[in-house]
Amino acid sequence: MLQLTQLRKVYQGKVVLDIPSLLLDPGIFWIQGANGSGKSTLLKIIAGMVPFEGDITFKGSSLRHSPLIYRQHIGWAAAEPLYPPFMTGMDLITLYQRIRKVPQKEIDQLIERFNVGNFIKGQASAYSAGMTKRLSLLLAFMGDPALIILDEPLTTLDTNSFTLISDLILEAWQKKGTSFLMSSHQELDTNLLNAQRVLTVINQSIVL
Ligand SMILES: Nc1ncnc2c1ncn2[C@@H]1O[C@H](COP(=O)(O)OP(=O)(O)OP(=O)(O)O)[C@@H](O)[C@H]1O
Repeated sequence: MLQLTQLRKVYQGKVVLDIPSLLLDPGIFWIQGANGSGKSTLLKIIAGMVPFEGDITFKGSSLRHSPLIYRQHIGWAAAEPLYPPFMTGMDLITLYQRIRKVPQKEIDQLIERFNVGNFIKGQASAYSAGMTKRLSLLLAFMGDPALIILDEPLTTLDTNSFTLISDLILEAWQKKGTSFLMSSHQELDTNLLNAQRVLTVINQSIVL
């Protein structure tokens, strides 16, 4: 499904990641590793957010050679999402809806599941950290991407939302075969823990 080839990332002369080859089948993957080991960097690279050396292919499309097709398959939520303060959540949803051609019914369901209906029409500048987080997770799920990348999906969420996110992830995997790549310093829900596989970032590389 996801293939990394000769992937390297260097920040200011320091090699952060050096992964000769990695092939992942569909599934739910949890990336572990010490602070500063490169988890966020790896997720951002696979999400197509930061430049890198080497190549990544997903379902046969190369991020380097067919970036638009590659990105159509991917949903992404950053650890600390930030949106233009003057935009409303609904503006962002509408933008994603147009780009990803998402049916209105799916949007309505996501707004209800992520429980964002009570604030989504207000400007992003007035959102709390948890509200911004829930919006970012909703956007990552829009359009049924085949791979959803979530960096620290549970930070700033209340404990009720932990279960909600775990349920949504398991449901998407079981019903649609959606794959997930996630990092989390928090304990995941037990059901999700049983379903996931662990990748460890260590010595600039990945151990399965
Ligand atoms: N924009 C940047 N410029 C320079 N160095 C960076 C940048 N982003 C990350 N790094 C460095 O890359 C390394 C990996 O950082 P990264 O954020 O990927 O780690 P992490 O495993 O996600 O850490 P944590 O568990 O603390 O969130 C660190 O040494 C960090 O200082």
